[in-house]
Amino acid sequence: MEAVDMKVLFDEGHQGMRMNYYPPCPQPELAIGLNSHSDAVGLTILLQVNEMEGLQIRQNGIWIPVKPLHNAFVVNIGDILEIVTNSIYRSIEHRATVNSERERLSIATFYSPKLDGDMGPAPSLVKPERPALFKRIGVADYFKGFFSRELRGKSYVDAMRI
Ligand SMILES: O=C(O)CCC(=O)C(=O)O
Ligand SMILES: [Fe+2]
Repeated sequence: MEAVDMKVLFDEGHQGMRMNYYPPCPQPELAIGLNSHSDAVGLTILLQVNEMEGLQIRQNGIWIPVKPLHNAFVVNIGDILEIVTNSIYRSIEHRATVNSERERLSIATFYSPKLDGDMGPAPSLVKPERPALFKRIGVADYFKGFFSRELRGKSYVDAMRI
């Protein structure tokens, strides 16, 4: 893709941060820490603070644990990168489970375009043989829509499809 398409979108971009605390749960099989979702953002950088297992990604319908690595971040592709790359990159569906042994902490940092612009598939990636797969939408409206829905797999990026 043309670098300028990425620059236009992420210059003066928006950074958010979420700290997650999952207390131990006596019946973890009946509970979930964080429902299955993909991050609505461009890119996520995540630290599994106390190196407890719990994060899982979904690949071909199977949940796979992401074992914490000492001093390592997890980098997730979010829905905005899926939209901007016109589905060349796919956002990753993930969830956090709980356990009965020990609390778990994670810190996620989210990188997104500036809120006062709009976004859609990068012009340099839209071609007659590969037309746009997603609508263009204002970034603020996009996030408003995301936060007004329940977290459910990749349902929001699917709602952005043409
Ligand atoms: O706790 C985790 O490892 C995942 C957190 C997460 O997916 C999020 O905050 O979006
Ligand atoms: Fe997430």
